[in-house]
Amino acid sequence: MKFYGEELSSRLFLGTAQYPSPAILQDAIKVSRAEVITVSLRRETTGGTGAAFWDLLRDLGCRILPNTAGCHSVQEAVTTAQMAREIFGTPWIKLEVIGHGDSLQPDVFGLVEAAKILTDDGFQVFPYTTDDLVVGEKLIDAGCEVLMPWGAPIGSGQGLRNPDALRAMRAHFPDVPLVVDAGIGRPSDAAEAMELGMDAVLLNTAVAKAGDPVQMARAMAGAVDAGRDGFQADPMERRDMAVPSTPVLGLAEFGPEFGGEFE
Ligand SMILES: CC(=O)[C@@H](O)[C@H](O)COP(=O)(O)O
Repeated sequence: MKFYGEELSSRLFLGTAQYPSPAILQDAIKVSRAEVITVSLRRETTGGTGAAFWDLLRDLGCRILPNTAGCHSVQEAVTTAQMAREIFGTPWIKLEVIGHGDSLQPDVFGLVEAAKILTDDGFQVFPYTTDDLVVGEKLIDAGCEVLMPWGAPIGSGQGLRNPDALRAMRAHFPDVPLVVDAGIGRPSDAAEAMELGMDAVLLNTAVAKAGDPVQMARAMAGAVDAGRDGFQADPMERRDMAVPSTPVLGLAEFGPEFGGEFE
């Protein structure tokens, strides 16, 4: 699967925040087989423990996808993206422009505006957006080659709140890489996203806040693989009625001595 021309074999993108310890973060990323990890510039500092954190991430050998988490305006997001490019030396940016404090819902107007500024400036933008077709179109018009619709509010672990909308996005953007970002709580949520035909899943809290983050990272990796396999295997249609799965041919027939009607 290619994202901005970059071939990836893992379809699980992992966040790096809120882990109980740096060692657990490292182990979780290793067992997840994630090739892309996202890092918040706003939440870490570049001096003191921040520098050690960057070193730890670099040692993992993953591709870094810096993000603008915590940015509530276009200017804040653009400035943060520019700083991230300098620090990490990558044109990739996961663009978040938050519009609503409680739900952390994206400000889709600011998002499109910031995406246009950044793509014009040479960035390769991964926009965290709602599952809205029209907004998706505007983001593509702004130069985005990937869309990241939300599954549910960030950190909520609610799973996919609107699978129909994601299905519609898949149908409407058959050739655009779609990554479900945020709200995944359980491996079954990740599998469901992949079964809908999403190209990848980005998650953080579900692993970082699990009782055993390393085991959960492994479970998420397996779920993403299983969901992808399931999608590609072309699942059967759901049916309203039961249909016997055992053939009638070859059933035992009983004569009258056993109460049957055959001799
Ligand atoms: C780390 C990051 O980028 C998150 O903001 C992302 O959106 C994942 O959300 P969850 O923590 O809900 O998985």
